[in-house]
Amino acid sequence: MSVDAQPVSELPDPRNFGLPVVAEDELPEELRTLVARVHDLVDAVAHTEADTSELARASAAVHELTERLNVKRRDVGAMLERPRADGGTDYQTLTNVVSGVSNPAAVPLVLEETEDGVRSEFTLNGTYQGPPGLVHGGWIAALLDQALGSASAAAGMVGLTANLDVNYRNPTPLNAPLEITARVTGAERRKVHVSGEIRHNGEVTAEGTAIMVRLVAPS
Ligand SMILES: CCCCCCCCCCCCCC(=O)SCCNC(=O)CCNC(=O)[C@H](O)C(C)(C)COP(=O)(O)OP(=O)(O)OC[C@H]1O[C@@H](n2cnc3c(N)ncnc32)[C@H](O)[C@@H]1OP(=O)(O)O
Repeated sequence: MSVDAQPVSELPDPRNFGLPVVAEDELPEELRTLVARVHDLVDAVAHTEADTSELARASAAVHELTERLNVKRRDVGAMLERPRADGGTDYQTLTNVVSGVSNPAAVPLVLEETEDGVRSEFTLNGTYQGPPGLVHGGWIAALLDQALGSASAAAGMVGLTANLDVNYRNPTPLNAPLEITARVTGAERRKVHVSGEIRHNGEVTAEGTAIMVRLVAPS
């Protein structure tokens, strides 16, 4: 594969795309705790067999809480800015549904940079169920998409997914340790070719390849 695109050393500043930016140290610890508790709440709601009076009380409490939190809302598309170990700056979508630190629906997938790309270990609870006991195939694709996009971004080439191919090799279990890895395999002009896998106990359950098309900052 030809490699004729030069990775840029710095990620583009989201402000140049008109996006609001929140510094990591400005994100309250209380928000992180709330996100983790609501993440557990979703799983509890999905599986509860509590009696009807308990369900009615919980429903009223959640409704009241939603009204209180909606009093002040962040803009859609806010980006989290955090320093990288190499001295650069990393940007992530705050409410990204796979990895956003303020999104209780997120896994959350915390991807670390490796020598050749990105990697994470994670476990999916019953909220992510498709077939009984197994992870939903759409979520598997979403996890791969995120890891593949992050591998491209980690190589200094932030882009949007133009094409994603997923092969489901084995069932991916819920409530079990999983590993995801992804890397750039080539680049030509604005196209970045990436590949990645999800493993359980070392065995590949799903693998994906994608073409990310690099973003061009507005002039
Ligand atoms: C700001 C900082 C952000 C930091 C975030 C970091 C984390 C990121 C993690 C994110 C993770 C989550 C990720 C998500 O969830 S991304 C969300 C899902 N993806 C989208 O919404 C993308 C929608 N599509 C588009 O916007 C446009 O179509 C894009 C931008 C992709 C290209 O339209 P554009 O007009 O700009 O480009 P072009 O037409 O000049 O083409 C350029 C080149 O690309 C080739 N091509 C185009 N389409 C395809 C295709 N389908 N298959 C194969 N190749 C394709 C084309 O042939 C040409 O190649 P060549 O002629 O040079 O050979």
